[in-house]
Amino acid sequence: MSALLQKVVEVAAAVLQRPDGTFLLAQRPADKIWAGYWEFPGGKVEAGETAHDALVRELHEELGIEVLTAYPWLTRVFTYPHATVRLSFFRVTEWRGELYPHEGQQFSWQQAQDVRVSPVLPANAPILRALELPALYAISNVAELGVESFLIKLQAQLDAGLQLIQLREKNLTPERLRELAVRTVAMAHAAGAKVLINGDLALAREVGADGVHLTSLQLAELTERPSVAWCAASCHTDEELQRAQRLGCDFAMLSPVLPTQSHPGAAHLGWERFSALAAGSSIPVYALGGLTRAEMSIAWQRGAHGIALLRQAW
Ligand SMILES: Nc1nc2c([nH]c(=O)n2[C@H]2C[C@H](O)[C@@H](COP(=O)(O)OP(=O)(O)OP(=O)(O)O)O2)c(=O)[nH]1
Repeated sequence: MSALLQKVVEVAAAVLQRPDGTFLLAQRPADKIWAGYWEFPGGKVEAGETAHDALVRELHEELGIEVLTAYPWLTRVFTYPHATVRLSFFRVTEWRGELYPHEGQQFSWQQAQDVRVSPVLPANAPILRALELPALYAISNVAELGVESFLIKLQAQLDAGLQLIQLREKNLTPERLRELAVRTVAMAHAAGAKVLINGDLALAREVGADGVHLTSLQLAELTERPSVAWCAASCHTDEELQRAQRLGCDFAMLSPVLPTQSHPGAAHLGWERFSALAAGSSIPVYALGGLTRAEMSIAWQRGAHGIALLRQAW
């Protein structure tokens, strides 16, 4: 039967995460297809179940644990020779009970940047990459803080664990922007953090940044993903979010979720709409607009990978 005619098998999978960010992979037992491959615990959604129901049941059956907190995360459709699967991934951060391999499977706790077991199921490579992304995406605010004050605050945030920064300064001359980019990248890299440059691929390459953050205009015009390690895009609509996925972006920023200080009366998505858009996304989505760090767990409940902050980041 051709892949197109195959029915889609619904699967729920759990990224069990410990507070230090490590997550559990399990090795598929000998009696299953793709035996020996490493996967996130989970399994097929049965008739009458939601993906969340299936997740709770599978983790009970396979690992003997009770799920306490599961955030909806990425959805990925993948065609194997044996089936087309729609994988609904959840991040499970709290559970009750000791993990026990009820199907005789091997377990291994892994770190996103350094996965040491193989082979991993083919559909899971982008999922492992998505796990490299932190919960907070900080957008520069030199426009309001000035260069020196921004860099002092940047250092303080890097010291406190900031890992991902977007340099977005529309009002600097090219020379001053370049100078700022060089300093920002040097400071970030010394702390093991990544910098994406808004809108300027040439500058990103020139200063050795980790990638580029596409404006929605660039997203509309580009036909190929820029060849950089990390490529993100600003999205405001379902269409833009779809486009970011088709282009091969690594993650998206979806805004404005709530009214913002800069555009108080402007239309915003609201959490309902945000979660409807984020629900089907195969790439991580950061929520932006009118948020503070205190909204992180609301954002997770709504399907965001994390939040992006501008003023509030500093
Ligand atoms: N559990 C899980 N399945 C995955 C992952 N990635 C991935 O492509 N899959 C695919 C492999 C399988 O085709 C399908 C899951 O089916 P399964 O055979 O494990 O489901 P199940 O536990 O309900 O097994 P069974 O009772 O039907 O034998 O999803 C993953 O990370 N975790």
